[in-house]
Amino acid sequence: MDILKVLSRGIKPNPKNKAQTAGATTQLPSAGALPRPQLFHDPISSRGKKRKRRRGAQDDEPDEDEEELSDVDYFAPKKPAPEAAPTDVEETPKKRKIKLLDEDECRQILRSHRLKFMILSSQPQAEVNLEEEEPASKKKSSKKKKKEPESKGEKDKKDEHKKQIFPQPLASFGELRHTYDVSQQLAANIAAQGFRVPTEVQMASLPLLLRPATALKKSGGADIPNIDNGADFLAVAPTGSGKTITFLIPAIDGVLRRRAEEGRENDQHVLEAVVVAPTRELASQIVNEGRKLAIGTGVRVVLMKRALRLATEEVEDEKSKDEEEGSGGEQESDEESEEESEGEEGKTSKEAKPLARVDILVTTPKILLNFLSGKSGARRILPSVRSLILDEADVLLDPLFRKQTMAIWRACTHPNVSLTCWSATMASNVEALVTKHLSKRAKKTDSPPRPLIRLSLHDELKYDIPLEAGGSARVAVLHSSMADSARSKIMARFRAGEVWVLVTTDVLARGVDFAGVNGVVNYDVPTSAAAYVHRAGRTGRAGREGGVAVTFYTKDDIPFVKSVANVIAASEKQAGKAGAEGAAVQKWLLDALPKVAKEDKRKLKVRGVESRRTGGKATITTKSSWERRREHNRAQAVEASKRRKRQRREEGPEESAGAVPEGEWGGLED
Ligand SMILES: Nc1ncnc2c1ncn2[C@@H]1O[C@H](COP(=O)(O)OP(=O)(O)OP(=O)(O)O)[C@@H](O)[C@H]1O
Repeated sequence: MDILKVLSRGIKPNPKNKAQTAGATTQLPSAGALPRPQLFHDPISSRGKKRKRRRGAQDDEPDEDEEELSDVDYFAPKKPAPEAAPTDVEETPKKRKIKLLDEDECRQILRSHRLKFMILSSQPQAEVNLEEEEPASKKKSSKKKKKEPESKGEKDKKDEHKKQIFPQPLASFGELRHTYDVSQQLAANIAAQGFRVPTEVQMASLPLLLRPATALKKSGGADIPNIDNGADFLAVAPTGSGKTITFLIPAIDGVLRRRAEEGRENDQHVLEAVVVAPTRELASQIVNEGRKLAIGTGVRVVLMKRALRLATEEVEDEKSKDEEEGSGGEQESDEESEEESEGEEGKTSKEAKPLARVDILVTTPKILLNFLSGKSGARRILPSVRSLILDEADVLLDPLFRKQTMAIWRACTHPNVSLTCWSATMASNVEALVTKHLSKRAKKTDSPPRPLIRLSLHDELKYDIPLEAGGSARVAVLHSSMADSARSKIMARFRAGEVWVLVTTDVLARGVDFAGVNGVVNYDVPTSAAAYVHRAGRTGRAGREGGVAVTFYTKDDIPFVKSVANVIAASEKQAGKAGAEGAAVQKWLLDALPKVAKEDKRKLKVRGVESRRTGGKATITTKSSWERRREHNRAQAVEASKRRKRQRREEGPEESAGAVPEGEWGGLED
């Protein structure tokens, strides 16, 4: 990593040497915003004449010679997001609906952006065990039956149940208002974010999630059963491609639409959407994004806290499928939860508190599950929730979190609750698990199953500070055993550019969006290609070029470097740099790196690189070597005094006369 690049990230432009710093900031990958944050613009196939897209030519539609957007100065004092005053929002008249593209044009545009939609009909029952596998640490020693790799024929047979569809792509955010009936205020809030062009995941998902019948009208939507009732959705799109607002916009729109249909007032709040994220940092970030989009709409986006009281119903807990709800996942630090149990106005959790005014709840699995577990023998359900959104869904449905996530899903008992799953990496077993659980639900509620649609982008993208500059204050550490208040402070300082180097763990590997990150250093080899993609995806956000990802490895790690090298090679191939001069991964390197056995891959995922462990503990720690040596000496001294006591007991009183008197410390061994 070019340390100068990281250092200059935090240097405020100094008028005296403006030219120099200006040069430095413009070279930084995080400097400036891309006029077009889309990853792919493949030439449109010659098939059929591509009609000039005059759809909704909006003021925010960038014309080809879009002037370069001004460089974003991440350290300028934050201007509050402009409040769109209701008056000027009302003034903009609703524009006429545009003519929808026909199926062939949709196909060409989606293909040129490498977007693929599949309807995953009810596939043959997937092998995934719903009552999920025990986390690896609890797995019984039962021999896993070896699963033969699928033959081509079997895979094709399974795929024949899937059908490709070509919904209307969103050409500009302006279309949301006049084609997909998004509220004026919401449309104004999106415009106020300064987003000009939808990213691929937004272009593909928003029409389908907002008005599926309209989105599919021109491409055989009519023959998709129950599509008017919406669709369940799996979206696989690159890190930093704008998935957060892609699921928030339909959630907010859904609340506003149902409120209008039911004639409810703005101050009548009903919990209608739940967003689940694997870490508190990511959940807090999603709340911030949601509140910016909900300004002036009356929709309340709230972060789950222990003191929050939600409108629920209590039911008999037939079999607490999630008895060990604490079996894994993000651990709330105790002192923090004590603090939170004070809740608002310092009331103790015992006193009845008013119901929280929430329309969209954002939570980590464990804290919501603790709330739902209710009194013994009963559990709480959330019958009003219409939309369950899983961000970083592959982590939430990983055996470690799966029990908790499935319990939350079961608590959303509305017969029409929709499920949307979002991640940059989605293994096929997640797809199978979701498919199976959806068909199980459909049977249970004997409501006609809704279509499950998977969107994949490009076939799943198989990713010493000088004192005058602030010194070590520019470096900070963040990991999950810290108190939440400390973690929040570090996050705020990193976002504000006070901290330049953040030493952290996989707790920040996914989802968290830091616009100004120029580099990611993997101190240890990531435990899977997906882990590498997410970690490296903390830089290069919204399509920005130039971020750098560096992975350190020792000779013990060599067997595990191949998965990282494959991801780098794939991304270089996509960028057209494969094998070129200066490409990071040359073919000879890929060929020379040893393949990893499946069993080793599994072990790596669960325990990291074995050789780094001594005595079952990872040797990567945030303690300094001085502290470690001091602890080691103290442990040795305690050991020595225990040994002397044991000797004295064995020798009896006269023989041990020369020993150090009881209780006196005999000094360090070495
Ligand atoms: N249409 C857009 N144009 C420009 N920037 C955008 C657009 N949509 C989102 N962004 C910005 O892109 C950045 C990344 O967005 P976001 O965090 O939602 O990505 P993500 O896909 O969720 O990433 P990850 O997979 O790491 O969770 C954010 O700073 C967001 O403000």
